[in-house]
Amino acid sequence: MSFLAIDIGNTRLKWALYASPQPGAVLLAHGAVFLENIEQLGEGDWQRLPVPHSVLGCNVAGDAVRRRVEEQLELWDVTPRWIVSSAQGGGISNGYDHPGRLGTDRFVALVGARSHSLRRGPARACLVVMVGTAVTVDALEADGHFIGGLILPGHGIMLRALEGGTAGLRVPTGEVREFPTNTSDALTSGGNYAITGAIERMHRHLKQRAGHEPLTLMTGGAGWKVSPALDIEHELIDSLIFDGILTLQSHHLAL
Ligand SMILES: Nc1ncnc2c1ncn2[C@@H]1O[C@H](COP(=O)(O)OP(=O)(O)O)[C@@H](O)[C@H]1O
Ligand SMILES: CC(C)(COP(=O)(O)O)[C@@H](O)C(=O)NCCC(=O)O
Ligand SMILES: [K+]
Repeated sequence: MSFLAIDIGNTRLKWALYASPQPGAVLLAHGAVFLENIEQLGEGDWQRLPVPHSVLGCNVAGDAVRRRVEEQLELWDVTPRWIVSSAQGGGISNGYDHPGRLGTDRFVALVGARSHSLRRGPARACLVVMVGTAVTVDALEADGHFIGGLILPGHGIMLRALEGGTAGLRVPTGEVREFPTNTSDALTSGGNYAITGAIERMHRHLKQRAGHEPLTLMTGGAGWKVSPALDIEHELIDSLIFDGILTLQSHHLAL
């Protein structure tokens, strides 16, 4: 009963086909396309796949993009379900003022983080970091209650904003340095420390609140860029969103 999980962000659509819809299922195939290339999926990557029995997706790129993806899914006679953030779900409770307004990728990442935390032993607070088009840093208490999080610009948006707003900052990417001595290094280091600084700050908030060291899990296409300069102990889990989607699908089927 193969299962297709779809994660649509504001830069890329990521997909993964599993042998069955539950955590730990065998991964059969996976891929990613930039949003502008969604129309290639039907004749491209997805053409060669075995027909999925069910499809569950999370989408933060708006309804028009969702409709474009649904057109590509017409390749198979399967109706996709789309995750909506809710007050409870997947083992977490959602403390957002309006739970439905929490980005579904954030909601799903929290579900994935919870399942990773519970598999490791006694429940721990989790810091859930997603480094994509935007960066989110979300705090989950040991009992699975989401108490809030940060949204900040991703690296690309920060650099484009600086390029667009100034005369002299259109330069190649540099290195992260402690004391940058050229424009490229100053921009790359500034962007990196804005992101790692926000993560380290939220880590401090959550550690004080929880009274123990949180489990810090990071995911997202730009996670590999941020990880080396992040001073706190953390784990990069590329599949975190898919782990959340698998958990939600298995809970749905258990209803
Ligand atoms: N090979 C890559 N392709 C696309 N984006 C990449 C790649 N490597 C790193 N990135 C960075 O990751 C971001 C896209 O990550 P992703 O998690 O797909 O974002 P989103 O979920 O917002 O679509 C881009 O903004 C870019 O900075
Ligand atoms: C913050 C986000 C844009 C992150 O999206 P991404 O960077 O993954 O494309 C997304 O989670 C979103 O649209 N959130 C809705 C607003 C909120 O979470 O408060
Ligand atoms: K994302």
